[in-house]
Amino acid sequence: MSPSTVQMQNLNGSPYTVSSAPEFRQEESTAVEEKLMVAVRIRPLSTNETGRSLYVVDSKTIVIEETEKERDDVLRQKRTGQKRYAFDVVFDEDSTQDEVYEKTTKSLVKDILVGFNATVFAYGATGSGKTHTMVGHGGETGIMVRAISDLFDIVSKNAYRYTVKMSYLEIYNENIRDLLNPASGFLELREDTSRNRNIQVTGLSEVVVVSIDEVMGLLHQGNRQRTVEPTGVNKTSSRSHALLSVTVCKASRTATAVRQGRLFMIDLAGSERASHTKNRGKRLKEGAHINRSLLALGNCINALSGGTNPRFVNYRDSKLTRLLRESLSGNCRTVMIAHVSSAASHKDETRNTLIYAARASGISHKVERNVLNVSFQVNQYRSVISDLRNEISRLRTKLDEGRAKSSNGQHSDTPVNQIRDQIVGTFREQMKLRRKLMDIDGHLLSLGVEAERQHQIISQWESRNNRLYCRRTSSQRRPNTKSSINTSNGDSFDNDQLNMHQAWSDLSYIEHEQERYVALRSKTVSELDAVRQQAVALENNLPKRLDSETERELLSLICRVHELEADKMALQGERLVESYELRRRGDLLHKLHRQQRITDDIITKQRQIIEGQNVPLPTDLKELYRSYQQEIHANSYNTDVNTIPLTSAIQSIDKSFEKATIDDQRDKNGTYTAESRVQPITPESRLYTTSRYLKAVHRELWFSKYNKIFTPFFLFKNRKLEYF
Ligand SMILES: Nc1ncnc2c1ncn2[C@@H]1O[C@H](COP(=O)(O)OP(=O)(O)OP(=O)(O)O)[C@@H](O)[C@H]1O
Repeated sequence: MSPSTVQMQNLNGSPYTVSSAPEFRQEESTAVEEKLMVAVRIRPLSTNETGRSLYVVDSKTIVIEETEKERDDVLRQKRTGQKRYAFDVVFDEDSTQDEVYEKTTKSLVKDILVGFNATVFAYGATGSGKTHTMVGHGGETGIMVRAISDLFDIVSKNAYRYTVKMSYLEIYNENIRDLLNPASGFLELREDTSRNRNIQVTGLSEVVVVSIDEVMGLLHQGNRQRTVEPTGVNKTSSRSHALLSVTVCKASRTATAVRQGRLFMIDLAGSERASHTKNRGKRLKEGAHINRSLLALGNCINALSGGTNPRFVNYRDSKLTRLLRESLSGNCRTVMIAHVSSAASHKDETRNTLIYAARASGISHKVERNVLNVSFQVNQYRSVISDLRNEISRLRTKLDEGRAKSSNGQHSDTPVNQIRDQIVGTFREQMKLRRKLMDIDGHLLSLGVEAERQHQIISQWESRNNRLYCRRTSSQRRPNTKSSINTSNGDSFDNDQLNMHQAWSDLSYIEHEQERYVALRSKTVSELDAVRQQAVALENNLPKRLDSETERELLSLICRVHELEADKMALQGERLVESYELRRRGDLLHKLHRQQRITDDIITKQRQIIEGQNVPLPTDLKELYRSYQQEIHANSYNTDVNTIPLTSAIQSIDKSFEKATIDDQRDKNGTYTAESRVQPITPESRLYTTSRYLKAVHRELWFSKYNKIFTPFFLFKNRKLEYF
């Protein structure tokens, strides 16, 4: 299933689209060629099955007894009577649900959290155990529940903000139904020509979920809706393909991009032979549809694995293959779990499944992370919301016309209006709380910027007064800065002291405000969660309270619009944070440039002194320099500069730089003398210095190669441009 299926109707910025559309950028060059992973699971024999045709050799290999036709094939050279197949992993009859999950899907959950798309699908003949693996039976939970529960487990322990959304659909007799909102009827597939022909399911509901309990509720609700009927082979045979999708958006408070990953978990209907299943009438028709779509899937697998013409893969033959396109050949990590029975009576089906699975092993495609830009997403929201609003006004007109005919327009107190008012009420409340959250975030950011400004005032004062500044909160304020206010200049404060004193008191107020707003924020987040739950409960009750299809459609669309409005606002909040972050970084850069200028002046003066007076370099500095040289030779000569062990380089640079420039300018208390005005080495200036130093070291390597004498960069200020 294409990842876009999930997102498109809501965000219009599906993960499918994400991976390929130009609006999205790749974070790093992470596209890698990956093979589709194929696992085979053998279900235990049932009580009425006797005789085996399949044997497990080891954790990767199985053998199946040959058919009579194969045995009679005179061209076959090795007549062992058995055919051997190797896969990524083979699960025997005794394998547990946990083992299957751990070895096939667990790693995919981690992948989607860092922005990859992934699919796991169960394939096999009817009754071979697909639903057992994917959904589970009785207490034995399947992959779907395990994956989502793992996902929430990781998300709850993580500091990032995640949004988790799920959708669940079935393809029954070539019709797509929303299992979370069956009232929406059959849904259409739409090919988005503007976006690399991605496939979308129009009107598929996608629910934002906040807890595993909520997910379990939705899963059960969806599974109850799924078409399951007894057949001659399986008492609970799934008559449809079920596609569960979980999308995770990870937005960091400061980043300009959002990572989005999507996991599809698919329980395919099983292929069936009428002679085996003894299906008639409706069941027979269902079986024909299932077989047709599985045949189309088999053809795609065949083509993709290079079996036939590798250049053309026909996805158009069924809805299943159109939806699975991305999973089979696009930006997606895919795992196929082929299910077979070892019973001799199922030998033909087992053999066919193994042939399919072996072909699928040959499929590989490029996989990369999805990183999407927040601004782009906001625009996408806008356009989807506007489409939905048009749809709502069309439905409203239709509903009003219908009522006018039947009841002369007396409809002000109809249930639909009451429910709509309730729904709109909860969404208004959500919007109010979201707005409040945005205000709080904005305020917290301004407080952060303001605190930074006060720290700068204090650090400048301290450096002017020969103190080494280290960042403190107002409660850790240096005691003597309080007392120094009225001692240095007789009985009157000078302006400088007043400013510094004011800065400390402002900082204390800011920190107090920050604490207050952080508490307010967490309270608002809890309130928002409660209102969101209320809205979900109302939405879930819709089908019970309304009997007209159009009314239900109208109200569910109204819900969608409001949900999207709310999501859009959340993204706008993200943009706000982004712009504050840019401002903060701008300020930091400004500060670093100022420090760089001062450092450059110091270096120039020292060079003049050293050159003018022929001052020899201190031994420890020479020693340090020599050990660097060796280290760099050992680690990075002819390699990338980034591989130089930075930590030790930085430490040594700190020492040598500090010593060479300011050692002799400290008084006996260790503070710097007024003349030196040296800015202490900050992490930023240290990094800047380091990068210059490392470049210099590379120059030095060049010098030593050609027997020239090299001197560290800070002795060559006048040649700086030439060197760096
Ligand atoms: N690994 C297993 N361990 C125990 N029981 C299993 C296992 N696999 C399947 N079964 C049992 O076999 C029966 C058929 O399994 P299941 O319904 O999962 O098959 P299926 O492939 O989904 O069939 P269909 O395609 O008809 O829906 C069920 O009663 C199920 O409990």
